[in-house]
Amino acid sequence: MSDVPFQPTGITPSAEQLAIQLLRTRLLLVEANAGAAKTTTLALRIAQALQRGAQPETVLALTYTAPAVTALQQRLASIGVPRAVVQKLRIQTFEAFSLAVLVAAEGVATRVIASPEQARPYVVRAIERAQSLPDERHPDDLMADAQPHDLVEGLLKSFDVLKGRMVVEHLDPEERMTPALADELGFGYLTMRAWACYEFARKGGHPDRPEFRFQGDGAYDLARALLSGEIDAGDAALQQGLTLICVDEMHDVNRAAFTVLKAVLAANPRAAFVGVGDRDQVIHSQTGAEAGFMREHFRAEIGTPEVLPLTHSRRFSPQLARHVGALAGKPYAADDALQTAIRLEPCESPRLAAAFIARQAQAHHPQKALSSLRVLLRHAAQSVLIEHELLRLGVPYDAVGFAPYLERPETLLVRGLHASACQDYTGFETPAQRAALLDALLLFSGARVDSIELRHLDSADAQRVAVAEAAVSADTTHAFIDAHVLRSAHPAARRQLQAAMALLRTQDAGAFEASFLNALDPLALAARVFVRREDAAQVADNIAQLHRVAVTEEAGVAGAFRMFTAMDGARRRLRSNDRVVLSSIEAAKGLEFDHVIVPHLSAGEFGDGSTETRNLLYVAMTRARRQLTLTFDPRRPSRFLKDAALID
Ligand SMILES: Nc1ncnc2c1ncn2[C@@H]1O[C@H](COP(=O)(O)OP(=O)(O)OP(=O)(O)O)[C@@H](O)[C@H]1O
Repeated sequence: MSDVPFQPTGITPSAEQLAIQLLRTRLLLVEANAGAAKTTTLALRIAQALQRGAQPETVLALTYTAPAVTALQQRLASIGVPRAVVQKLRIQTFEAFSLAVLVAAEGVATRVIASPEQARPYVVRAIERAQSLPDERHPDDLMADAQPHDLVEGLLKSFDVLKGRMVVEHLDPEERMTPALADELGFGYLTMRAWACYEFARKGGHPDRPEFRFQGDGAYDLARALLSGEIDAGDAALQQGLTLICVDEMHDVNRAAFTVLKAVLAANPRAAFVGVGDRDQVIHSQTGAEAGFMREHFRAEIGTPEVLPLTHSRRFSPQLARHVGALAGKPYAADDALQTAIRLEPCESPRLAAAFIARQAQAHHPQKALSSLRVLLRHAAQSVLIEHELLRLGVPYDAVGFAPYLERPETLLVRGLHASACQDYTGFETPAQRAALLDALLLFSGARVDSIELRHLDSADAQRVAVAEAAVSADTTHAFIDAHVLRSAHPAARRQLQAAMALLRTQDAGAFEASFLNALDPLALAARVFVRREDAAQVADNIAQLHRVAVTEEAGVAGAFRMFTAMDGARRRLRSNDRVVLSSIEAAKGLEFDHVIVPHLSAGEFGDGSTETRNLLYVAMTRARRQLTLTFDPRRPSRFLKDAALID
């Protein structure tokens, strides 16, 4: 049968790409470097299937992250697959796919919770339950130095690994958990017992479907149901009559996702499979991701695939390929015709780096080329000074992967404390602005809305109604803060908030500079709210940056807060289609930009030197097409710069 190759728009496939595009074999794996055209070639393979007559609904493409879904959709459109057809293709994360299969099998959608803060009460209860079970054989091994509240973060991390690697599912069901077995598995006994209690509670004693699902539970629950035979390859929920199954970013696959993939392949024996990935882009190892699912596990559990290469980066120059190759310790070739300028900019302080980045952005402004520039940040707090400089220069921008600093709850908290202390709500003119301010104050104060009239609502809805009522005017907002937020705050939080307000009321610039952070104690405040220490540290860091910006304002405390209001107004007015984007590295996976700036490659600022951090930098550097700019403090450069042979 003749097989006319699909002709993409914009590119001419290389011989390697064409071989992958046209191959009809059942199992195909492509492991290649970042930028070597994996996603594009997957898109070509899908387009070829469509040209051969496959219905779009019979093509399933799975990824691990939402940005990878978007990247594949965009690539399909850019090679000429009509947008309406792209919409019909099933391109989903493993999690979304699994949840859809579970809904079909269970007949009803289970509540999905998204934040560790929502999961916390269940984890605390699980710890308390584990520690008080009457027939416990090893009670001494369940003692912990810390309070349950302080154990939640560590336990949720362990639960992620237990789910992603499916640790307990691979144990003999008859085997009792003991401290020795927990130790052998690499977890504490309390972790394993709390996990059992947490899972028992999550399932709500209900045999068919759990009470809630947290992130990762979709793939985990489906994988478990598949292992236990509750759902099998013959199940209608999996029998989708698929003709082509693809996995992009396959390096992020963990045991749970792999189990789902195996079942989908078994349920669709006539479908072809293509998986693409790059072992150096594993940035989700905390959920059990490992490159082995593209190699030995695949061979052992699915079959021997054909393996085809994509050898050259099609995104950036051979010179950049050499540097990222040195960083990752692997050979890296690139198309000779490509040119990518690499600039290393010494900046002795974050403020200088921020000013440099803003000037770089400003230079793109006249050509309406702001959107070709992306600033990739390791932490959201790094954006504060950069945003500030962009606003000063009137450069429109957006944030992806985190909120712009003026919208973060901790910024609203500080501005709200000032507004309330001075009874001046300038900058909070609309009910929506006042509601956001009240939400931030409620969050950090730990105060709950507890009104008899709202008892019939759940706590989130009750808060929404109460806040909307209070935000009607500045007067009612002020009264609500006084009578409600401060009065019913957590006692320690109340002391901190009142101390900060007393200081702000004096308008004394010296005292504000010297004592505001001590009075507010942002880390303690945030640690009460957020489960992850890293999130709490980010909040504290954001507030410290905000404070730093405020104290350098020459017009005193009132002037600094007027400036924040002016900046907020300026940001709202600076709406433009052409804007520079500040983004987390995670949110840039699979995407590419003409000019990429990665700031703060200084020791202690970019990361801890772990493989995961190195992979993050690898992902960030390999997003660049024509220019990569890295800033660093020349007195303490990150060791990664040396590893990448960018400095001696
Ligand atoms: N045949 C081709 N000719 C020219 N450019 C191409 C060709 N194939 C792909 N490209 C370009 O190469 C770049 C990288 O492609 P792609 O994003 O598919 O790589 P990738 O391997 O998926 O990258 P990553 O692992 O970083 O997500 C894109 O700009 C794409 O348009």
